[in-house]
Amino acid sequence: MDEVEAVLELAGVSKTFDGVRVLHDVTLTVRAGEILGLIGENGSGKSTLIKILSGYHSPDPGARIELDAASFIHQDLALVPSMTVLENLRIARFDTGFGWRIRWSAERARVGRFLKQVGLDVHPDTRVGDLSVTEQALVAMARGLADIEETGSSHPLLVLDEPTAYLPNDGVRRLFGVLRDLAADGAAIVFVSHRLDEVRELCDRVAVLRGGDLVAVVSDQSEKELLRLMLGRPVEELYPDTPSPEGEPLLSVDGLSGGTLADLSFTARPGEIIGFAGLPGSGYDEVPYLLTGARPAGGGRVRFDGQELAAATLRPRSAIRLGLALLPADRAHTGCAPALTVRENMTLPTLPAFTRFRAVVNQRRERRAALEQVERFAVVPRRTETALRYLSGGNQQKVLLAKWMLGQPKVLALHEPTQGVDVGAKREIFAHLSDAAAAGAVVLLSTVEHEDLAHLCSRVHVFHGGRCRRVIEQADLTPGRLAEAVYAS
Ligand SMILES: Nc1ncnc2c1ncn2[C@@H]1O[C@H](COP(=O)(O)OP(=O)(O)OP(=O)(O)O)[C@@H](O)[C@H]1O
Repeated sequence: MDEVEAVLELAGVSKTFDGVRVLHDVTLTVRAGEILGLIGENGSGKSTLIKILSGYHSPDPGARIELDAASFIHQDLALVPSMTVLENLRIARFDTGFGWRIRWSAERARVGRFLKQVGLDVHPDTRVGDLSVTEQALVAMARGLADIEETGSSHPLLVLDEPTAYLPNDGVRRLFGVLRDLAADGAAIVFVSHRLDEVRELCDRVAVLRGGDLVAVVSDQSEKELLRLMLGRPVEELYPDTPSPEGEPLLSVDGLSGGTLADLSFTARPGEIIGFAGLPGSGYDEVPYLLTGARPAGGGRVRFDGQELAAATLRPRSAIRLGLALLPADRAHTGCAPALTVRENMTLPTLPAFTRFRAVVNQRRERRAALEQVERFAVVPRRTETALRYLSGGNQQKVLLAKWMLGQPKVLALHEPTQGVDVGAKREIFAHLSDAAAAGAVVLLSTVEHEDLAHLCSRVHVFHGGRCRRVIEQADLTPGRLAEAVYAS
């Protein structure tokens, strides 16, 4: 292995933010042709390390970083949906000929070459927004290759930060195929993911970060062993016991429509955790938003806690007042206020509970409540006055869930609540959902994580083409059956 060229060499890489060291003396080599997995709990320093590689952060003095050319593909892909594939790939560097005219035919041929390399058979003039999520991920890969070609490097580094988060199974397979081909051609690949099964399947070696230390670089380890290395302790059971729902329905939904969803009816009793599954765009992912007024419903009625109303009249503010809380998937844009502190984010919907004389916020009480939630949800760092944007993705998610729990919602509607969340935090989030259900709330869970649905839900509604086509009851719920129902045409 030693004779293979090192594409990335790190030695003594540390990073300190405001006196807190979040990376300690990381030393690591990645070679041409190698796919290296990078794993670690939320807040362990993965993003910070990658941001140092991309030049976004400078490391603490004394670090050595040797890297020729690199391209970075982030989870949100950073594509412009309204622009064509060609424009996305060649943005800001069109090949110009005589008189600065863009040579469109040369551009198309060039872009076509990169698309072929990632196995994507679409016309360069197709709008990116019209492509499937898998195709968009492959366009992002093609753009990475185009960027690298500009540098002329024969052994580039490609860094992928949770690229499979939004991909269906066949998309993951296609992406992995492309990555393997690229590695065979001499690229080095760093693959950051919370999905240990995928990391094990794809990667030659796995680097494990824990609390800013690179604690191990291993190959051929079981998922359990990788988890133990990540957490620094043996793994506990991921899924809590879920309560048995009782009593009359707390929530009845009749003919709910809106967005891609048509005519959904169901009832939920207090303590019930109900799942919604399907492929992107099948309607399963509309439910949390329509029921909390975050997206306007086109029709349908909702009976909730003794009141009946037209779904179309629901607005976020009235939903919060009624006790309907939404945890959206896109937390960066819709779920939080990144510039506000952890405390401010946490008490935003419940602020009136901390005010005296309808105006003055009792700051001591507010701080105490926020701190209690930070402790309860094991948010890292255990501080309430840090701006939310400085927390790692998984810890931001814990803060947002803690925010809604503070108001003791009667219905908790969640879309991909464990997106980007590590196994330890996942366990905590599930335990909190189970506690909320045990306290009598209804939990509605829209997610692509079939394993989670199978373990947590009393029933899962499966969607195709905007409609609920099947309801699988707890006794028949397995991840395999769910996947079959979701992918069956
Ligand atoms: N700009 C910043 N200022 C202050 N602290 C920061 C900043 N960026 C990151 N941190 C802190 O550095 C630590 C490591 O965060 P990082 O985002 O690298 O973790 P991560 O492993 O990528 O987590 P996740 O899996 O949740 O994305 C965290 O405690 C985070 O709060």
